[in-house]
Amino acid sequence: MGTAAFEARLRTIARERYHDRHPFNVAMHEGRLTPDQLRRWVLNRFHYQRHIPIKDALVLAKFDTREHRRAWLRRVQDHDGRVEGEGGIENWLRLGEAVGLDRELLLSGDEVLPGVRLAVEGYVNFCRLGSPLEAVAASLTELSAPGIMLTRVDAFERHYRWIDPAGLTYFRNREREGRRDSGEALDLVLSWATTAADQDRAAAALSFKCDVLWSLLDAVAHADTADPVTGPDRVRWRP
Ligand SMILES: O=C(O)c1cc(C(=O)O)c2c(n1)C(=O)C(=O)c1cc(C(=O)O)[nH]c1-2
Repeated sequence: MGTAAFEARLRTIARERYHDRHPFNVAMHEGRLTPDQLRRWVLNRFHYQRHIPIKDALVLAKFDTREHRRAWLRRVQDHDGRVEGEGGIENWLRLGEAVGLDRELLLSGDEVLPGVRLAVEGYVNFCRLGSPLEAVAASLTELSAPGIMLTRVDAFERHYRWIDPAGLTYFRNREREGRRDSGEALDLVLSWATTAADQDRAAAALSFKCDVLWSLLDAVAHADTADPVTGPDRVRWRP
């Protein structure tokens, strides 16, 4: 497959299988979530966020050139910050506070759903064990992330006015960072995957990552549905 056709294939996966189409995300952006549902999403998504720099440190260690390591190191710094009080994780903790969740609760990891733990562990291990090409290709869901960030800021400001807009800094910053990161990752994948087998592996990695994000939302969406075993007035077991 030529480069242009391969890029189109990747973009189609990142668009058509992206979690912005998940019913829970659609409900969130349409303003249909209760405060408790929104808090549950923030708490569980924090579990994903805090593992991104761990995942990126594992990816970084696979690169054998200074240039690639230097570029990827910036991702770790974007999330962890260069000094205390900065960075994406700190901004996500502030989002938590804006929706009424103590940072101690988020940092404790208590109340993270089992399915979310598995999805996040699956992504980290995929990058830990896979080739550099697969690990970088898996990050290409971010081709669709800038769009979802803009929609989300707009939706939160419109539908969830009880949330302090200052808490949305994470999403505002991520729009720019996601655009840059996905552009860099795409350049690497297009230059590395020149055989049909490598292109297939990259496409499979990206599909897998779409499944990770989708599974995470499945777990969050179904956490408060009636339990088919114990009856409609009982909620499922939660840790
Ligand atoms: O809120 C979202 O919809 C969303 C999606 C994604 C993504 O597409 O993987 C990421 C993020 N946010 C994000 O904030 C982030 O830092 C991030 C890093 C990565 C990655 O795979 O390296 N994806 C994403």
